[in-house]
Amino acid sequence: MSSKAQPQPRPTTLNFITGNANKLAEVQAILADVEVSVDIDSDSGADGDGKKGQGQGQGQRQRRLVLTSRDVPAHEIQGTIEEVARDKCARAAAVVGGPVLTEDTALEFRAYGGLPGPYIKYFLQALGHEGLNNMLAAYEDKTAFAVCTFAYSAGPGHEPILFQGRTQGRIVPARGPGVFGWDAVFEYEGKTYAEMDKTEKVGDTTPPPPNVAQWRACSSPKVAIHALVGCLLTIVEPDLTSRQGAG
Ligand SMILES: O=c1[nH]c(=O)c2ncn([C@@H]3O[C@H](COP(=O)(O)OP(=O)(O)OP(=O)(O)O)[C@@H](O)[C@H]3O)c2[nH]1
Ligand SMILES: [Mg+2]
Repeated sequence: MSSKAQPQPRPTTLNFITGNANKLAEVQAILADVEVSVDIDSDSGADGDGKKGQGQGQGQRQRRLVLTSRDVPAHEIQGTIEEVARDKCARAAAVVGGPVLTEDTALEFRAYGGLPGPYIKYFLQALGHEGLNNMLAAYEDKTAFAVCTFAYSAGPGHEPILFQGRTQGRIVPARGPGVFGWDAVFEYEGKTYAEMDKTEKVGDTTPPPPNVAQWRACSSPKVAIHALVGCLLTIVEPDLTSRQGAG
């Protein structure tokens, strides 16, 4: 794993690689209104239409980022959340041959030292909602962390950069429609994710913190993805490619 800085091309399209329709719907909902002010070619003064940034000063204009989606089925490796996320993103970039966005959702139980973590999908498939509750029956501590890790690679050979949202909640007997994964058993501030509408679930609307280091361990998935998009649309600083573990 190289920490060597690489220049990152600025994308206009986010190719979101996922086989999970619910995940795609949530990211689409979060990004529906993305319109980020971008400093385009401040040296040449030209924007994509070949015109000067008329009346907008310094070549500033609004640019909409296009979200596309594609499923690239692949085995996910074993490892930490970050290792799994990096590997999936790098392999997707290699298959697609261009820039990709991926996301990994983990569910950590504090009583289990962070497990099931990135393996929650397999625990959920094998045990269901009731089984997840039963796992914690012997423990007072029902604390769980929903961790969503977005990874972006500019293309084959470009080391993925990660943005992470982490939400503390607890595991409860299922409440609300059991449509999406473990939503019905993860309670945050008195409601399970399944009892919330999408807007409420994906988090607050606080703009991303201006400090890049803070972006990488944000409080909610929404802040994390907005931070990622903001980063892509403005500058992707080379030193972002050398990441320390997030939590
Ligand atoms: O209740 C939920 N609320 C969520 O917000 C959420 N996000 C993901 N999941 C589930 O957790 C596992 C993650 O695994 P995962 O990140 O590898 O996703 P995936 O394999 O389904 O799709 P992808 O890897 O093709 O993108 C899968 O079982 C997902 O269904 C969620 N469940
Ligand atoms: Mg997966």
